[in-house]
Amino acid sequence: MFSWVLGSVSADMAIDLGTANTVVYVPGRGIVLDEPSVVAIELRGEDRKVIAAGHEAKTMLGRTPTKIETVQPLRDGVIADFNAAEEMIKYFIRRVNKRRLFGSPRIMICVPASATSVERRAVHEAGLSAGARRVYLIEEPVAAAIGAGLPIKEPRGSMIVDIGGGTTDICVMSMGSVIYSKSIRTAGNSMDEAIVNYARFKHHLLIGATNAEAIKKEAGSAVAKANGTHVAITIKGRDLQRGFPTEITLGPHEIADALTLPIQQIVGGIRQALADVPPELTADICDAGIYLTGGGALLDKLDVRLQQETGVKFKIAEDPLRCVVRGTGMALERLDEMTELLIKP
Ligand SMILES: Nc1ncnc2c1ncn2[C@@H]1O[C@H](COP(=O)(O)OP(=O)(O)OP(=O)(O)O)[C@@H](O)[C@H]1O
Repeated sequence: MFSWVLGSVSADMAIDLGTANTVVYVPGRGIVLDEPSVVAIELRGEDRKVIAAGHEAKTMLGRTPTKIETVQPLRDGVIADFNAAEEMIKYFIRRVNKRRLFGSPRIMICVPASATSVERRAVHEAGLSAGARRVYLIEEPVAAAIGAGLPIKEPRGSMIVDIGGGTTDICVMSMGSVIYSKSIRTAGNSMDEAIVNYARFKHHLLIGATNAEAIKKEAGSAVAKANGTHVAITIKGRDLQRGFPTEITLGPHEIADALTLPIQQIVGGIRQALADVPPELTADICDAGIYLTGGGALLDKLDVRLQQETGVKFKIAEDPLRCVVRGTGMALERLDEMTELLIKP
């Protein structure tokens, strides 16, 4: 009876509310949901009804009739459409708690280091309106450092670079405190845009962002290799001069060329961080290396390129896409020890 009651009570959860993906972790159960941050809303006169979220809604992007809107509620890691974000969180909470009969969960949500107090409050409010009893906030790079297992409580500097969809968060921690934290609004989505722009200006070809993302994952690289190990890729789109569908083949170096600008911006952010922290911590970071997390860390040879540009060793954390949610979940599980690392809405 007791376990039935417990099983019926709404589960607490940690949410990585990302620009590209939302991942939910439930203490004791692990990651229970990992879906694109997209929601499809049907407009019925004054009423709005969520008809799909996550993968199902992502397949509808750009393909819906006028009465259905597909919305990506987050931009650059922060809420851009409050109502859609609230609906999406509510939908995901319901899905995770579908067999729970009562109670409302406590939730821990992470936000980019650069989020303003207004943006943090929007996330806090969205969590409460979605049905949470209590909402805690943690900075994304702090969660990433916890999730990557960095020795953040020790008296030595640890540096983490979390490259998500909308933001790259850079953070240095020592003795359980954040010494430096900054986020730049250049990350995976900027890489997709760079590929769209490259196709448009070099080849007069119009392609969509979803297509560009697939090209980046399949053939993208941060280093243009001389030995030709990268393959050419054929991409389809609309010829901007003649107006009809066509396809072109991008050579092995072209995607690396296209990605130069966003990668340089990320390099700039890392150099700035290395220049701004006290020299003792810089020495620790050089010894231990800089940890990469987030989906952007999966770009082929990004660690190599960053090492070439900064002279510091880079290490890709295990399962980089899920470090943030794992760390957010660990913070929720050890709330008493973590209160100093939480941020106010
Ligand atoms: N194999 C891959 N190569 C390159 N990029 C990848 C790969 N896999 C995923 N990505 C990119 O990672 C990004 C998503 O990463 P992640 O889920 O960590 O971000 P997010 O949490 O949604 O975003 P943010 O933290 O900015 O809110 C997307 O831009 C995606 O294209």
